[in-house]
Amino acid sequence: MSPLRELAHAKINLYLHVTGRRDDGYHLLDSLAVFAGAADELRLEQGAGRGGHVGLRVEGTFAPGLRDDCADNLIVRAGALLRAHVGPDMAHRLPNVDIVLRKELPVASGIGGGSADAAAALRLLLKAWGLSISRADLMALATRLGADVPVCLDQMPARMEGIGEELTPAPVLPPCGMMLVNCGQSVSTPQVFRSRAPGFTPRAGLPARWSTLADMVRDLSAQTNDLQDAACAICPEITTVLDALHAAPGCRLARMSGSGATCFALFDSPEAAQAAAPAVRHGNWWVWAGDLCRTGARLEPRADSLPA
Ligand SMILES: C[C@@](CO)(OP(=O)(O)O)[C@H](O)COP(=O)(O)OP(=O)(O)OC[C@H]1O[C@@H](n2ccc(N)nc2=O)[C@H](O)[C@@H]1O
Ligand SMILES: Nc1ncnc2c1ncn2[C@@H]1O[C@H](COP(=O)(O)OP(=O)(O)O)[C@@H](O)[C@H]1O
Repeated sequence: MSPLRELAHAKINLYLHVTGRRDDGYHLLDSLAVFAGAADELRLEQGAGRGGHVGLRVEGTFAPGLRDDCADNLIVRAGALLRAHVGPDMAHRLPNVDIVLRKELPVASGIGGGSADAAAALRLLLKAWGLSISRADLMALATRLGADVPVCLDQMPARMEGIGEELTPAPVLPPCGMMLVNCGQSVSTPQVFRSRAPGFTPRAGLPARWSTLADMVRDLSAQTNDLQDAACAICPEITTVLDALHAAPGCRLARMSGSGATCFALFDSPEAAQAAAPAVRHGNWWVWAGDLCRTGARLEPRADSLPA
């Protein structure tokens, strides 16, 4: 990827256990996050003047769900947070930039598209502005943007604990394919957490590696997404999506990701997932099939800058 482009991959929660609740209302999680090939793209263009301001233009399939230059957009918020972090003296020397977001992931859909965009914006701006900040500071900035943003910084399979910010490496994953299906209805994350059934699920036991998809599916089948029933009650079409995925030829496991509504299914290979996709397509459903993202996006120590 060019230094002025970043892909923001969809985050998939292969299981999600709610293990507790903090006093501030946030839930403690144990979740295995992986990244699918499906992605938004952020492209950076040089703006006019200095001050480190980040403009935003949104294009792509799901652009109608978002507004240009919106202060609430997680990309614009990531820029503002980074500007505040470096302080006014440094910020006023930074070139203004425009980010063009090609939005190809459905919005508010349990695959962390907004979080992935925020993490991609942090990576892009650090490179473009030639800034280097410590890993600990970067993680802290990411956590302020959202519980899902830290895991999206590296886009590597990871076990998420705490509220999502405590990351440890995932088991080594076997070759497999994935399908993602979203029925077109956004589901509110806070509403799903609020309406889930009371009680907690213990932390899962995970091996260091899964050599085959059958091994991984056996273990994942013993785990759950504790938000799935609540999301299905709010948006019953999720159940229809899950039924369609279970019935798809070659599907080995189907489950909802995050707080929904997007569901995923695992297949023997990316080709098997792509071959099954036509059987699942229905009305205006968003259907994606392919491989996991296996490259990650960890920041290199060297920083590429925008031309002065
Ligand atoms: C549920 C998960 C699982 O990966 O995924 P998504 O459905 O968002 O993709 C995440 O924890 C979502 O992370 P993110 O979307 O960044 O959440 P935040 O903006 O920090 O929080 C939104 C709201 O969700 C609830 N929340 C979020 C995370 C958490 N560990 N406990 C919570 O209770 C809180 O009500 C919070 O106000
Ligand atoms: N760049 C962005 N892309 C998507 N959603 C965004 C973005 N910036 C802010 N948001 C807001 O963040 C919320 C969560 O979006 P998203 O990360 O797509 O969903 P989820 O957390 O369910 O996976 C949405 O309500 C959306 O309005």
